[in-house]
Amino acid sequence: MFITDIKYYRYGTPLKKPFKTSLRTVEVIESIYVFIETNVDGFVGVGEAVPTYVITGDTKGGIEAAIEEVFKPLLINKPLSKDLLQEIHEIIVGNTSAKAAIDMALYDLLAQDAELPLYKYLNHNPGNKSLETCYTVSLNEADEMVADALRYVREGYNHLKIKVGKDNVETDLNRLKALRNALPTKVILSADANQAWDEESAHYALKHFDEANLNIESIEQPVNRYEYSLLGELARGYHIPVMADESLFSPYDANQLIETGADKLWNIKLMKSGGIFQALKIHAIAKSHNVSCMVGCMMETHVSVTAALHFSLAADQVERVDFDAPLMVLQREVQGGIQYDKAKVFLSEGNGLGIDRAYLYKKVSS
Ligand SMILES: C[C@H](N)C(=O)N[C@@H](CCC(=O)O)C(=O)O
Ligand SMILES: [Mg+2]
Repeated sequence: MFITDIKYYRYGTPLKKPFKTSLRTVEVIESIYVFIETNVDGFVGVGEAVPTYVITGDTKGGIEAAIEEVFKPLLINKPLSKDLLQEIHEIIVGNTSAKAAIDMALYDLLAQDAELPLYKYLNHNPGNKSLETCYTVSLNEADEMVADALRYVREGYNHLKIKVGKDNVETDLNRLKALRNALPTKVILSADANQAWDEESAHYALKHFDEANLNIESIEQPVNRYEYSLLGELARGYHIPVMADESLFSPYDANQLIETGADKLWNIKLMKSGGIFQALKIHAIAKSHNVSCMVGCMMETHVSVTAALHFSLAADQVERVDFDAPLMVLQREVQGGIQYDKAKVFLSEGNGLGIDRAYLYKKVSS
């Protein structure tokens, strides 16, 4: 089987309510859906990239340029093979979102060709893992965050990830206290600062989160991405477990985190790693150092989050997922792939990603 073309289009999916972090506000998920076509009738691989430029540096134009200028010349007329998964990383640095879309479309084709769902193609003995997603509470005034959190709990989510880091730490502390007081004790609360704090604020936050007995299960990425040793110091210095997110793009980053002691919890995302092939390498490092992994997402829709779920089911160090972005859309456009039963996530039947490719594809082929 040969690759004959790569096509793509932009698609905006509006959200039910704006998603707000310390870094940005999102009202519409801006996807680029990617299709790798082959010479075999009906054999198309699908992928998705999103332009989270404040985290990955990737823009819509940049993603499209990487496809046009680098991945098309590399892939068109080549036979489908696993070797291509490595080649897409060697040919260009960065551009992890475009790489992720190409990587998942290649995996979609490889697994379809093997007549297996992708997670079984990745791991022939995947076990029987049952995963629940957390749901993120956007960064707003305390009363709005409490109202949102109560609604998510009523809807069946047992773990809420609270965005923090926009104002001073005292304001975050008050928001977390209001949430803890309003919610049933069984609800797990974690926090995500998205790199907001400097060294002093991070120490202050972790000390006071510890002392306030808020039972915060973990704090994600308190400081800047490149502050590896500070992240390790925070991870070793407080009771509240620290999770690395923006500091973890690559296997190189994973080794840095091991060296500095930020080695308890990692958030792996395909848009950061550049897809499943590199995520598996990060996972292998996590496994050899017994790091517990979450797989998360950017503001992505069901295509790329389906790929992330296949990876999560195949990778035994993955114990939790943050796959809430597709739940936030006003209307689901993508059929097949990831399914939700309240917080529970599972896959539809089907080989490869299991996405209804025909529905998405008709927009590009018409
Ligand atoms: C959507 C998910 N719950 C989440 O919070 N993801 C990121 C930020 C996503 C984005 O800005 O697109 C995270 O920091 O974990
Ligand atoms: Mg995060």
